[in-house]
Amino acid sequence: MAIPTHAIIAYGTETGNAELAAVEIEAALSNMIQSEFVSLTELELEQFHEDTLLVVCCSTYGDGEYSDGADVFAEALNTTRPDFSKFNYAIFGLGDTTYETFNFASIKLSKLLQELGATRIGEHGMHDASSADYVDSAAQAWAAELTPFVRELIDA
Ligand SMILES: Cc1cc2nc3c(=O)[nH]c(=O)nc-3n(C[C@H](O)[C@H](O)[C@H](O)COP(=O)(O)O)c2cc1C
Repeated sequence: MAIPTHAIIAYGTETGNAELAAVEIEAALSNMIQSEFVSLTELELEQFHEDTLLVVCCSTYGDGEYSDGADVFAEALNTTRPDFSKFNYAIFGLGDTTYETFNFASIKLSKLLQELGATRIGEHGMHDASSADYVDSAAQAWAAELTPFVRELIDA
C-alpha cells in the first residue's frame, strides 16, 4: 500500500449538497495533506497515482441511482477495471431515509472501488436529508473522524 501524498476530494451532485460536503472535507484534510477538489464529471482515471487518497462525496437520485458525475466515474471504472489495490479511499454519501434506496449510490460506488482492490479508510459516512443534521456540519464531523486514519497512513 502506497503512502498517500495528496488527496482528491471528488463530488457527484445534483443540487449541490455533495459539493458543500466536499468543501468542508477539503478544508479539514488540507491541513495535513495536499488536497484538490474536483467534480466527478471532470475526474479522469489518469489523475490517480499510487499515492492518491480518493475521498468521494456522492448523492443518490432516481431509484437508487448515481448523481451527476458519479455515473460517469462508475462507468469508467466498470469499463476499464483499473487495479486499485494500492489505493485508499474514503466515502461520504448523501441520501434521504424516506427512500428505500437510502444512499444506494455511495454503497454501490464503495463496493465497486473495493472490487477493484481499493481499501476504505474511516467510516462510510451517510448523510440523511430527512434528519436535523445540516450537510456542512455532518461533513465536518465526519472529516474530523477521518483525519486520524489519514494521519496514520501519512505517518506509516
Ligand atoms: C428526485 C429525487 C430522488 C432522490 N432519490 C433518492 C434515493 O433513491 N435514495 C436516497 O437515499 N436519496 C434520494 N434522494 C435524496 C438526495 O440524495 C438528497 O436530497 C441529497 O442530499 C441530495 O444531494 P445533492 O444536492 O448533492 O444531489 C432523492 C432526491 C430527489 C430530489
